[in-house]
Parts: sequence; structure tokens; C-alpha cells
Amino acid sequence: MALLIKKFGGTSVEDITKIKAIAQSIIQSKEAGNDIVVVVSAMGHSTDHLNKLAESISKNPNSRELDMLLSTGEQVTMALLSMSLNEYGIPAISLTGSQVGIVTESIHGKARILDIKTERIQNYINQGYVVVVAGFQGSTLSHTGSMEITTLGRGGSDTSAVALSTALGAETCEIYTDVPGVLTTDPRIVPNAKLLDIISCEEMLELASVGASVLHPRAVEIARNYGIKLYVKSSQALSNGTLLHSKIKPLALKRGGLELTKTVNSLEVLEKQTVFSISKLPDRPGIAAQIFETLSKANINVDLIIQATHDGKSNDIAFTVNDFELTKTIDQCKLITKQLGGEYDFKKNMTKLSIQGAGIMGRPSVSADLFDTLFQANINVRLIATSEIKVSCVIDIENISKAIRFVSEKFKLSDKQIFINPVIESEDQPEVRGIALDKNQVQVSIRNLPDKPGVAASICLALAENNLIFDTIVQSERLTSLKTKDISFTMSKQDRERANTIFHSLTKKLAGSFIEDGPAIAKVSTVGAGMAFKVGTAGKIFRALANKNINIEMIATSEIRTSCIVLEQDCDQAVNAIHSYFQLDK
Ligand SMILES: Nc1ncnc2c1ncn2[C@@H]1O[C@H](COP(=O)(O)OP(=O)(O)O)[C@@H](O)[C@H]1O
Ligand SMILES: N[C@@H](CC(=O)OP(=O)(O)O)C(=O)O
Repeated sequence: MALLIKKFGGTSVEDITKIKAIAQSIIQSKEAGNDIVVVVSAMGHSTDHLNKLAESISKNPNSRELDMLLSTGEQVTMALLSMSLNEYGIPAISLTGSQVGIVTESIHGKARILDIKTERIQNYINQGYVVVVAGFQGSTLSHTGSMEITTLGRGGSDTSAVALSTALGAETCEIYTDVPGVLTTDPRIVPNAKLLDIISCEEMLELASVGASVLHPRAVEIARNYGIKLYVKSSQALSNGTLLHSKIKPLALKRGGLELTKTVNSLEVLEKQTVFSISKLPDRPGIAAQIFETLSKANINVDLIIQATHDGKSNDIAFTVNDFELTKTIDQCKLITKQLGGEYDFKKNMTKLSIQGAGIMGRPSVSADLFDTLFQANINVRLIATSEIKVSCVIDIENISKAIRFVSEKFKLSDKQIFINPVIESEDQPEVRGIALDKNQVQVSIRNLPDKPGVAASICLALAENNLIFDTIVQSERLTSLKTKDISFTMSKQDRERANTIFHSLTKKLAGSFIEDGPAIAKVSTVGAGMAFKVGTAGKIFRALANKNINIEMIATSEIRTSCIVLEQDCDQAVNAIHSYFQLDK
């Protein structure tokens, strides 16, 4: 007999017929001798509907009241499913997040789970009940000591389910949804997207954090941290679905810290890097493809790639290679600038420093803290590239001991968590596992910034202090004649609306700088664990886009992900182009 945690998403409980069908499937599982806890989401799009009701009253509704409202959606489903099970003769009881004892941070709208009290739920399980829990919600004690309802953030029922699995000591958690499992991309964009039997938590975390809504990234993070076997399956058809796996050693569950494990898990240093920058490149489709294909043909393995647009619509591309590739890369850069125009420059003896950890996700203060720490150490940051779970920057090699000392102290990292020139085992993993699309982003540039330590830090700190989440920060290499630099980043559409006052005071402080909003864009992210080991993956991605005449506005990479910012009008075609170029449908 096993304890099974099953989560049914809004699409699987959108009407009574579906709720009854789910009740039947739960009965089969129960009759096979399993103990069952079910986590449910609100019916269909009812959370959107509740949000609209709130909006019709206030543009900026009180966050406590909004949580009171949104949490009702899940309560409707849990009661109906429990009634249905009882009607079929199976004892069932529904519980809200607070009745279960899901304790969260004291934040409305995106609270993290601190603890789950299991006594009540365990009691019901022992008595043979199917326990139906409202996902997406928990409770907290306010500063006056009274109980308040909180919600976990959109899509948060997955997180409720995996957190419950952890607290109850269940081995597996099953997420039931309207697709057969995790697919190579969103089937609404690419109808012949293919089911993945397995995917690593690391890859899924990257995909989920950049738009693959099939799983909540925080659910993946919890499954990885505590070694929960997480399945994504269809609620309509019998199938094995997708299994998420991870090689990391599971953590022990600490009271009060279920979701809040350390923000930064490791510091990685890659020495002997050369930063190449090719500036003043024409801003048209095919440029990035041509550059990285040329480098790939010369068998040069490129690590970080960064592209940002500039005034007058010219592009700069910067990338890092190992110092031993220097001569070879100079030859290729000569060739590239001869063919494409532009100017190249390089700086050897640089070091890439990265902090990594799923706890970085959704916490803009972490990158701000990194840049601020380097600023306190008087270290200038040359290149910056961020993803949701990693922040990398390139600094002069002479600063590295100081940087390691300051950064490890700041994030309380032990020697075991510091990796200098790690040897990555070459694994036989596909270079592209999946593609995600995020349409909820805008692109913002701050131009004409003074090139001195602390500028990136002050921008990130100002945004973080106001809880504005930014990602894909790209600091270009180009120095203008005025010795200024640009920083570009993407942020959610909602956060952009809230950011005006902060931008205004920032540009006032950084004399001469100004904000430039980009055109309507979307972020297309290609993810694959094999990408880190194969030469030329980025070139192929850029070629796939160039073949369809799609221009790339910005590029930012991490080891296993390449994100391209493209015009919103091109985004579906971009996903299709990359999907078929890498034959993901085969
Ligand atoms: N890589 C992917 N694999 C599967 N589905 C995806 C992927 N990326 C995006 N999706 C979308 O996620 C949807 C499921 O998530 P969601 O609508 O939140 O379901 P639920 O209501 O079950 O939580 C699918 O219908 C699909 O359109
Ligand atoms: N109902 C909430 C929580 C949730 O997780 O929903 P779903 O499982 O349908 O993505 C939302 O819509 O955000």
C-alpha cells in the first residue's frame, strides 16, 4: 500500500462531468489499496474570472482581500470532488490550506510554504478517508497574531501538491493535466510537440521558469530538493506521462524551511576566459547565426553569449571562450568583421563567476546582492548574464580571490559549495530537450550609464527593493565615445507598469542616463543539458531563426539554456522554427 498524492489542475476539473470522472479514477486507485491525498485547482479559468471581478472594482486591489477572493476558487472544487466521492460510497473529506496547516510566509499573492502540519491530514488518512486539499493556498499569522489566508502565486497548486508529498513522506507525486505529460514545447504553438518520457529537474526548472506553464517552477524545485519522484500525466488518458529526475542528493526536511532553503547553493568560478565583443553589427536576421556558425566550424566552444541592441539599431554581441582558443578566435573574428562589418575587441585573463540556486528564482534581491557585494569589494563587472536560477558575471582575473571571499561570505557558502574550474562530465544528453515561450515580457534598456563599479548594483537594488523582478539582464561591452554603457533587461508587463517611479529616480541619480522601452517582444528559450558539451548549438538555434527571417533583439545564455528575445509577432514562428530545426517532433 502506497501513499499517493494526486494533483488535478483547473483544466481537468473544469466541469461536473470531469469532476465525476476524476472521482471514478480516484476510486480505482483507492480500491487498489492506496492511501490518497488529492490536491485540486480552481475549476477551468475561474481564477482568471475572480481576478477580473477584483479588477472591475479596483485597479490595485488590496492584496489581503485579493487572496480572500482567489482562494475561494479551489474551495469550490474540493467540496464538489469530496461530495462526488462520498456519493460513490468512498469516504472523503475536503480541507482548505489553513485547515490542513499549510503555513506560509506573511506575503500575499506569492507566499512560499514554510511548513505543513501533517497531524490532521494523517489522522484522516489513517481512518481511510480520501483527503481533498485546496491547492494554491495556505495561511500565516499576521503581525497582530491573527490567522490570514495567503496564496502561493499563479499556478501554485503544483507546489501545494509536491510540498504535501514532502511533508507526508510520500515517494511520488502525480500532476494530472490536459496534456499527456511534459512535451518538447507547448502543443498550442507546435501541434506535433512530442511527449518526453523523462526530463531532468534542472532542465524542467529552466523550462518552467521561462514559460512552460505545465509545471510550477517552485514545484520542480521542491521535488528536486527533497527527492520526490514527480510525474506529469494526462487526466483523460492512461499513460505513463513524464518522470522528472535529479542526481542531486536529497536534503533533509527542516521544520519551518520547506520552501525556503538557501537562495544560493553554489559559487562557480571559471578562470582563463577571454571576452570577445563584436560591436556595431548590422541589426538584421542572420547575423548571430553567421557568427556562431563560423566559430563552430572552427571548433571553438563558446560559453556565455550576450547580445544587446544599441541606439541607431546596431547590435553588439559578446561571448566568452577559453583563453587557449584565443588565436583561433581572433582569426575567426577577423573573418567575421570582414564579412559583416563591425569591430571586434577582446580581453583575455578574465574570469566568469556564477552563483547558482533555485532559490534565486523570483527573488531579484539575490542578483542585487551579488552586484552590491562586488561593488563593496571595488570590483568592476564586465559582462552580466542572468537566468532565473543563475547569475553570471565576468570580472578581471586579478580580482578573483577577493571576489570569492566577499561572495562566499555574503551567501554563507562553505568551501564545499565553491567550485573552481569544475570539470563537467560529458553526458550523453540531447543538446535541445525543449523550448518555452514567455509572452508576458517587455524589454527595457537604460542607456548612457557611467562605466564604473556599482552601477549595475544600484539599478538591481532599486528594482529589488521594490520587488520588481527582472531577468535576462544584459550589460553590453560597448563603450560609447562618452565612456558610457548600456544595460538591457526584460521584466513582466505588470512589473513594467509599476516601475515608472523607480526608473525616474534612477535616471535622475545616474546623470545623463535614460530609459528606452523596446518594441513588443517575447522570450523564446531553448533548453537542453547536452548544450553545455556540444560545440555549435547556439549557432544552430540562430540559424533556425535566420532561415525564417526572424530578427533577434537580445540574446542571453546559461550553460543549458539559450534565450532569444524576438518581436512578439514572430514568436510562434520562432518556436516552430527551432522545434523543426532540431527535429524534436521525430
Ligand atoms: N512543454 C510543455 N509541455 C506540455 N504542456 C505545456 C508545455 N508548455 C506549455 N504547456 C501548456 O501547459 C498547459 C497545462 O498547464 P495548465 O493550463 O496550467 O494546466 P492545469 O490546469 O492542469 O494546471 C498545457 O495545456 C499546454 O498548453
Ligand atoms: N487556480 C490557480 C492555481 C493553479 O495552480 O491553477 P492550475 O493548476 O489550473 O494551473 C491559478 O489559476 O493560478
